[in-house]
Amino acid sequence: MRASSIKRSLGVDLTNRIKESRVLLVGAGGIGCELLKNLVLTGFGEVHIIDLDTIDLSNLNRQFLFRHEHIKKPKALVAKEVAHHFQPGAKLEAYHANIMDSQFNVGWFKTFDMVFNALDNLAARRHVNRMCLAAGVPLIESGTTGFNGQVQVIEKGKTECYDCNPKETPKSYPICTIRSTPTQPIHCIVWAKSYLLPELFGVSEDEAVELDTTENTENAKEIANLRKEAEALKEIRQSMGSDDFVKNVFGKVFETDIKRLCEMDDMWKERQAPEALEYDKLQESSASIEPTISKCDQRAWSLEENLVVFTDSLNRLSKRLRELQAKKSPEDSEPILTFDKDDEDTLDFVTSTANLRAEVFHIDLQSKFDTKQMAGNIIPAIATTNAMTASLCVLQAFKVLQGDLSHAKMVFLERSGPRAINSEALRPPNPDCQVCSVVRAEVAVDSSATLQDLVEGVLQQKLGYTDEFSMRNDDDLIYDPDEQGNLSKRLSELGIGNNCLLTVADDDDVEKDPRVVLELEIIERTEPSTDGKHVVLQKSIDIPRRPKKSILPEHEDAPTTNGTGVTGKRKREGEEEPFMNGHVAKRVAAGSAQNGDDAVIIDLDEPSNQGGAIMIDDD
Ligand SMILES: Nc1ncnc2c1ncn2[C@@H]1O[C@H](COP(=O)(O)OP(=O)(O)OP(=O)(O)O)[C@@H](O)[C@H]1O
Ligand SMILES: [Zn+2]
Repeated sequence: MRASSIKRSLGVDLTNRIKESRVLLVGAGGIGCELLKNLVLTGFGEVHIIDLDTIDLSNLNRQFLFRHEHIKKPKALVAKEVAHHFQPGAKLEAYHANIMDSQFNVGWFKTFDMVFNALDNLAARRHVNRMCLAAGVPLIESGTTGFNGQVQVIEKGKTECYDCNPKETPKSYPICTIRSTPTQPIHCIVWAKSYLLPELFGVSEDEAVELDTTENTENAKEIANLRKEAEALKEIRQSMGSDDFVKNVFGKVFETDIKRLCEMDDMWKERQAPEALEYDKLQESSASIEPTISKCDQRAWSLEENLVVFTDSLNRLSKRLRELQAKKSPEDSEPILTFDKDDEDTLDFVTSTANLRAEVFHIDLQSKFDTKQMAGNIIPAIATTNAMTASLCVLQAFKVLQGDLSHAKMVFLERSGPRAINSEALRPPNPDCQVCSVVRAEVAVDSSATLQDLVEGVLQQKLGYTDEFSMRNDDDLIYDPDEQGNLSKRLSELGIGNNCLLTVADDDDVEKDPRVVLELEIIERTEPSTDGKHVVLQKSIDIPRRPKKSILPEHEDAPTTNGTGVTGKRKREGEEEPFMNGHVAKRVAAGSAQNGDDAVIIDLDEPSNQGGAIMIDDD
């Protein structure tokens, strides 16, 4: 769209504000690529892009800024280079880095007018949410899963933050289902990926998050048996590289262990007992099959084909691990191989192993393609959903830039229901939220300040905390009544420097009216304070007590969201969406902007268009 059309559509004021804005885009993946293009073409003056990843072949179908020749190059840098051609006048900065690194501190966030999240994980989303709240910078949060998308405007003290509503934790499976009684393909896949692969090539099962070992049932004996089995597997691991390795692994997991399981009669009263496989017989019947069968990823392989891929992938992985071990210097930690859906060797191993196990337990076998989806927790990413979500982000950004939060929305994109795009009024912050309903204060510290100076001098003497509180630096606990070892350490030794955020949680009993969470921003001072104190509270503050229960009825049925950021549906089927001011949503006719001055221009400042107009450029 031409600059003149944008000006006529958005008005001079908003166009100028857009031009003067300095914004941060976190993530240059599916949504990020679309969003960067939108930001640049809308005329945002300065865009900083950060992404920790490099480009993978599997990104190319939807991350349209990337081409084949960019594979293995940093996403942020390539995105910047390519997007720059769209608008050579725009100032673009790229960082190939993790947004959670300490260099991107509160002070750095404060330099932006607005932040856009285009991330794919909960931890990074939560981190950016917290940094934006601390820096007082508006955040446009977005996420997609399949056909669903969501955009949320977050502004400190005015709207809900990302953490005001609980989030679903990743799915885990009871260990006995995975290890002894699988009934679905996913159980076999998790077993191959999170149990057998790490036992053979990585770290032991205890560290696998997908295995829930807390189950406390009649299966305790079975768990003890499983631990014994794991010991035996460790011995087999020693034979890696020998001719017998594949046969040993197969014999253990598909013959011996299964026969032992079958002997536990009680387990199979209600279920069909598993059937052990026979290595020699299977090997004979698979003799003519080539390992290249692993390239055929759209159909489920036969049992024999699975054996061939199992053998070949075990050999490939053994060779890789042994090469890493040979190269390792004494100070390096033990090399390991971990599952990556884009690593053919690990994917072949997981597909074939899961299928052999599925055969044993009478479960349907899966193609490599389907296994990849399930093992990688992949919900198909749809380019159109990303594109629409990215454009909704920009429409919401306009409202924020105009300081018109009352017209900003929580926007949902969905395929079911009468309309593709639905919106809801933004909600006020949840007063129980441990992330945004916090009190902030700045403390100035000099280079000799210790944790004790902070704990005793400020928290206890100045602010009246008892002993019952804990302090964290990001997720690391640095102080609580049982963790006093750091008291004599200097703050710098604990990695606490300028603009660091420390969270202080009052752990007193509820009857004692604990305070809300206190967030301390560290300000480094070169000169000691005049009264000789190493840690000084910049301004006196009053820390309110934690509300006993939420006073906002809206939060009673708060939706949960998953790690992708897409919230569970809040509204009921067929229900009209009220807008902020209580009016029922009016659909705004989308103007088809044609070439030249005949273009139908939608003026977003027009009250009738406040619902958010979508302009479709046919060119
Ligand atoms: N902590 C982080 N710092 C910077 N960038 C991050 C961080 N966490 C995730 N990202 C980036 O956010 C982007 C999210 O994009 P997207 O959801 O399309 O995922 P993807 O990894 O590109 O695709 P897929 O997971 O579907 O293969 C990715 O490019 C990822 O590298
Ligand atoms: Zn919150």
